[in-house]
Amino acid sequence: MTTNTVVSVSGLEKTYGKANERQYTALKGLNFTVDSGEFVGIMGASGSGKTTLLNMLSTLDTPTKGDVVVNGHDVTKMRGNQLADFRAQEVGFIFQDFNLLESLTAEENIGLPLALKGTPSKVMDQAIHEVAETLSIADLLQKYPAELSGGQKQRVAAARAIVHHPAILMGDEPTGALDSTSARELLDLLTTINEQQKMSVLLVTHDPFSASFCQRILFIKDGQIGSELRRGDQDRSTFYQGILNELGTFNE
Ligand SMILES: Nc1ncnc2c1ncn2[C@@H]1O[C@H](COP(=O)(O)OP(=O)(O)OP(=O)(O)O)[C@@H](O)[C@H]1O
Repeated sequence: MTTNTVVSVSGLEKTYGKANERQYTALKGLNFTVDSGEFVGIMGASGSGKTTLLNMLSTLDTPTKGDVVVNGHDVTKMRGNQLADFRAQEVGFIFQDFNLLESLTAEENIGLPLALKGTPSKVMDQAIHEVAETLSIADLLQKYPAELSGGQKQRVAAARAIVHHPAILMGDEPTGALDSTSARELLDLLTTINEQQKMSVLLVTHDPFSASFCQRILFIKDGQIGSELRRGDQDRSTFYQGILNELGTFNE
């Protein structure tokens, strides 16, 4: 793995079910890398293994076989506290359903990853306010999730995901519950964060519009990387058409 690689996946397999039960192999030997600072999308038909892959990358589940190296850490070899530390420090997540704690304000939600690390409150305040500016939510910090729109909630969740400067931001259909305007705003913000902070982003999505914001897209088919598209110097709408054409070759 070179110093420019933030994620390296090799020979990744995942079989669900115990040996004496009915088994299903969702991932059949995946290989790919993500460069530091890249914005990569993972696409595939429903049931192709996108969430399974993200669960392996984020250590929420363990692979049956293969290696996953994130920012120099072989996550398949980590256990207990090491895993908890890895998740808390190296990865930021955004999910379709926001996963904000309802009893905490936006500010308290955003501060969670720093509080877990025991960050001094002054440093924490500054980091929260900086990220809140980036995500245009500075005026929402004292509100509770129930007082926020879906788009605002997702921007708070994105702030929480990056406040501790993780090595990579991972999203599982983060625009799935948003209206089209909020989805676009979030994707523009993710692009800004990727470009300005050189934050590596891995976005799992079945939505070609979301995927068109990525620099490179990996398509999972039959449990493997079936194909790959690079945006290069295409404008976003040309890339979007390319994605639609590629998806058209899949039997969904
Ligand atoms: N815990 C589990 N036990 C058994 N099979 C599972 C389990 N989780 C997922 N699968 C199977 O593995 C395959 C991949 O599922 P996964 O959720 O990763 O797909 P996906 O690409 O994220 O789908 P979608 O786009 O519909 O969310 C599916 O066939 C699914 O039924």
